[in-house]
Amino acid sequence: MGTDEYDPLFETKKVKGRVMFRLFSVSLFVGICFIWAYRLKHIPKEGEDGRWVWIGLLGSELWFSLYWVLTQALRWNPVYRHTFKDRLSQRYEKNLPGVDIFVCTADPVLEPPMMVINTVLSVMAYDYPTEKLSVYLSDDAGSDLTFYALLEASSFAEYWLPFCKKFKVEPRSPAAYFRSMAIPNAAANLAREFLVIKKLYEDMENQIENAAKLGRIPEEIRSKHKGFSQWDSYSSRRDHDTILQILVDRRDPNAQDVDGFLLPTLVYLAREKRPQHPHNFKAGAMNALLRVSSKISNGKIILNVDCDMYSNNSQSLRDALCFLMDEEKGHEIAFVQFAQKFENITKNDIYSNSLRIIFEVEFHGMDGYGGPLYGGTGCFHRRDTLCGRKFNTEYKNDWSDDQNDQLIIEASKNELEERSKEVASTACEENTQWGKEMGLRYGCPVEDVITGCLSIQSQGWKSVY
Ligand SMILES: O=c1ccn([C@@H]2O[C@H](COP(=O)(O)OP(=O)(O)O[C@H]3O[C@H](CO)[C@@H](O)[C@H](O)[C@H]3O)[C@@H](O)[C@H]2O)c(=O)[nH]1
Ligand SMILES: [Mn+2]
Repeated sequence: MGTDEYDPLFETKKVKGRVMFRLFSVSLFVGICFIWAYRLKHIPKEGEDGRWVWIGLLGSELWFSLYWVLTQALRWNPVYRHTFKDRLSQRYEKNLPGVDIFVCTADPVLEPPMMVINTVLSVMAYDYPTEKLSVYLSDDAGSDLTFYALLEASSFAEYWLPFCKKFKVEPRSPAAYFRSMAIPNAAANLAREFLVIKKLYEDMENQIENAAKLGRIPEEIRSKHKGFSQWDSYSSRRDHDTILQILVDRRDPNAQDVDGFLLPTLVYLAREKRPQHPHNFKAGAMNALLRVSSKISNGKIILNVDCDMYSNNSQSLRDALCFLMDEEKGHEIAFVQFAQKFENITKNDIYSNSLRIIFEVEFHGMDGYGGPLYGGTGCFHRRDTLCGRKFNTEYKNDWSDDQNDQLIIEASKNELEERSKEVASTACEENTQWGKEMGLRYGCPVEDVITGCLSIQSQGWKSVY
């Protein structure tokens, strides 16, 4: 304060060697032009052999060249970003915004509950004030097994979060961490606690897998938690009332980990489904989560993660905030997309299942021109833009509480659950702009691309990679 010097929260660097690449690219283009000229000049006359083969080759070369020219645009101006998380802490540590994290799942067989809760645990353990963090699991299968797994995860989190903090564990998905570590031989206390926490994890895993094998939740477990009573009236995964349970309420002083620190809010949601009502797949689930979370935590920032991906970096939330909270440029940025990394890829990855070119080259290229696409997972949005806020040069970052936050503070947990159930119903979207002007767009299998490109970026918002 008191100085005009502005220390940005992030910097943008142009990739080195761009000039060399452009020269190379132009030289290739000249070569391509020669090929076209040759083809055009030597087209066999009418009646000569091979005339149509020649024309066919010309057509395909023109087509490939067009494709090549388009891909060059994505390589022309790549940029890299660097964040200053220490500055973020210095300026905002006491006033960091609330963050709501949405994990979506849709099938307890194809997406096993153990995988799902590992994703949930990885985001619950972000290096972020837990009183500002809320995690929501949307279960489109409405499976009591997934609910049970989440319930177990909420108990395991009481041990896992302090362990992560104490030993700066990375990655914070327990399964990925245990896979990547043999017994640590560094510090004796780490090795001891590692074994304890690993044992707890394996016990939890056994219990969940046993229930999965059995195909139902044992009665002694069901009777212990009132949440299971919501399945008594359950009819089928495509036809049921909203099932919603706040498993951890961060406003509750008893919601503590074993070291006495608050746990983040944790919510299970299976939105209402009716056969006669289109559920709009993941976009529908995300929109229900947007409404439900506005009644429970109303975080200004939203992270969306697919249940088959975990967060492999506990600092990424702070990285994202460096972009969104930057005083000079932050207000133009609608979302921050992170790269996806894949495990279990074959050795040579001959079909490029790891999407290397997209994430290592092209997204950096798009970032030089106003930002990458919304990739559907690993993306931090402003709640405002996801809910359809139009871009406006006057827009200013405002992280202070609003009227809605006051309503949340004053309500009991039951009241929050009741209010949330209302907005997770199928009826509440009828004759509204949800799926059209608000929330994720409906009617397209790649809801992420159309939401990011056609509705957010086309209005003038930028994004960052
Ligand atoms: O009715 C549904 C169907 C799917 N999902 C969830 O949506 C996510 C993505 O579905 P998936 O089948 O894994 O699709 P992918 O092709 O792997 O996903 C990529 O492509 C999708 C469509 O563009 C994006 O939504 C994803 O984020 C992106 O990772 C998963 O977590 C699912 O559980 C639901 O919640 N409800
Ligand atoms: Mn997937």
